[in-house]
Formats: sequence, C-alpha cells, structure tokens
Amino acid sequence: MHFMTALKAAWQQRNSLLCVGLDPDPAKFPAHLASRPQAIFEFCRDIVDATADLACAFKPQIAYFAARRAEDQLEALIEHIHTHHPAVPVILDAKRGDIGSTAEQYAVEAFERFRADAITVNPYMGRDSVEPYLAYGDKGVILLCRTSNPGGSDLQFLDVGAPGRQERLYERVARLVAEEWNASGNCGLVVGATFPAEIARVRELTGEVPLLVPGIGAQGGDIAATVQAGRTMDGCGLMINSSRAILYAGQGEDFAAAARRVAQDTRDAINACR
Ligand SMILES: O=c1ccn([C@@H]2O[C@H](COP(=O)(O)O)[C@@H](O)[C@H]2O)c(=O)[nH]1
Repeated sequence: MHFMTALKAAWQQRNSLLCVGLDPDPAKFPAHLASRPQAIFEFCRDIVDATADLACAFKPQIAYFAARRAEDQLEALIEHIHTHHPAVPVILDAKRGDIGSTAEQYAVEAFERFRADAITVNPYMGRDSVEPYLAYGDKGVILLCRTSNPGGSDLQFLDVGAPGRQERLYERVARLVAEEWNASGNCGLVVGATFPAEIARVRELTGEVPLLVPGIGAQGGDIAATVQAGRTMDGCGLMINSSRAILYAGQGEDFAAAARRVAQDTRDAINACR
C-alpha cells in the first residue's frame, strides 16, 4: 500500500496524529530487561504492543540500534509491527543523504532490508541524492526542512532569496519539495515542534504535504501551538512524534503500561486542539 494511503487511514481509523518514536537506550531500560540478549527488541516490542491503537505511525531511530550492533533487532521489530499492527506505518528515522549511487544502497537498506514504509532523508545534497528514494513511489520520503534543535537555525534560517526577496533556506526546501520533488505524492517534511511559526509557514507553502513534527515531550515543544500551526483543513496532516517522554515514562516491570498512559494523554492533548 502507498505510504500516504496507509497514513491517511491510520489518522482516520485511530483518530490519532501521534507518532510513537522508538529510541531504545539500554541504560534507561527497566532492570529486569538489562541482561537479556534481545533486550532492545523486547523493550520496543512491548512499547509497540501497548501503544499501537493510539499511534498513526512508529518511528524507530536507526542510530539506537546500529550503535549496539542491533540492526537484526530492528529488522525483527519492523517485522513484528507489520505482522501484528499492519495498519500502523513505520518511518525509519535515518536522515540519510549522499550521492545517488550510495543513496541507492541506503534506499535498498531502508525499504528492502528493513521493510520500512518511509524514511527520513537530508535534502541538502540536492535532488539527485533524493531520487533513489523517490523512485520507490509507494514509499514515504520525509525530508528535513526545519529541524527541532536550536542549531537548526545556523543554516536553515539563512536567507537564500533573490535580492530584495527574503527566502529562508528551510522555505526553499519546503517549496522545492511541494512544487518539484513530490510528483508521486510520496513526500513529507520534518518541521520541529519547537518552531511553531515555521510550522505555519511550511504549511502555507506546501498545502497538504504531511509534516513529521518531533520536539514535543522531552524537547518541550508546545502541543497546542504545533497543532494550530500545522493541521490541514480536515484536522490531519501531522505526525507529531514523541520518543523519550513515552518510552521512559516508567522504570519498572510495568513500563509498557506507563508508556501507554503517556501516549494516551499525548494523543488526547493533540486531539483537543484539532
Ligand atoms: O528535527 C528533528 C528531527 C528528528 N528528531 C528525532 O526525533 C526524535 C525526538 O525524540 P524525543 O525523545 O521525543 O525528543 C529523536 O529520534 C530525534 O532523532 C528530532 O528530535 N528533531
């Protein structure tokens, strides 16, 4: 199924704009999991099973798996999601960016090895570096636009407009994606919840393009401001990500139930503003 079809169905059927981020850090795991050889998989699986009915997407961040030589556990996790929660699309947060020939390999890794439904990509090497992902027309390609970190302004806020016509770099990315790169309707953009004014500007520039919005929860972004700035006319258009605030809500054997409570509160807080 096309990523956008799956995402729209998940928004509707689950009545949720919440993306549950999967950033497994063993140092923060409950004690009973610590010595288990598949702890990363088991931790994420329990979070996934506890929150799947509340989520419009799951977003595993590949660095947390690769850092611990746990790519096999990432493969198993995505397989688990597809088998047990097939209505929830998986966004592989890899932020890839390289020349076309290398990007082809990254695309195979994301879509064929890991079987992700979508991937995050860094657009700053230009169109040819993004084309290998776009060639998978049914997969989502979610491009960094205005990231949630403070240093995002160093480059993304530079004025790259013609003389007398200010255009920030993130605005150029949003416009390029909406007007030129999204021919198959499979593009999205990353815009941080920590910058609601820029979410509104990206929404203005891109019409209905879905926005992946990290930065609520641990990074302190404002949910109401995010939703008001980024929702589309039908009250959708957003995948609002929270990772640490959900994953580490509890430290005991009931960690998944604690994660569910925070996920539910977050989903409800988002819905209250739609
Ligand atoms: O601009 C960006 C792009 C990606 N991220 C990723 O989202 C999560 C956020 O985790 P929290 O624990 O909810 O802060 C993490 O995987 C980042 O790599 C981002 O934060 N900002």
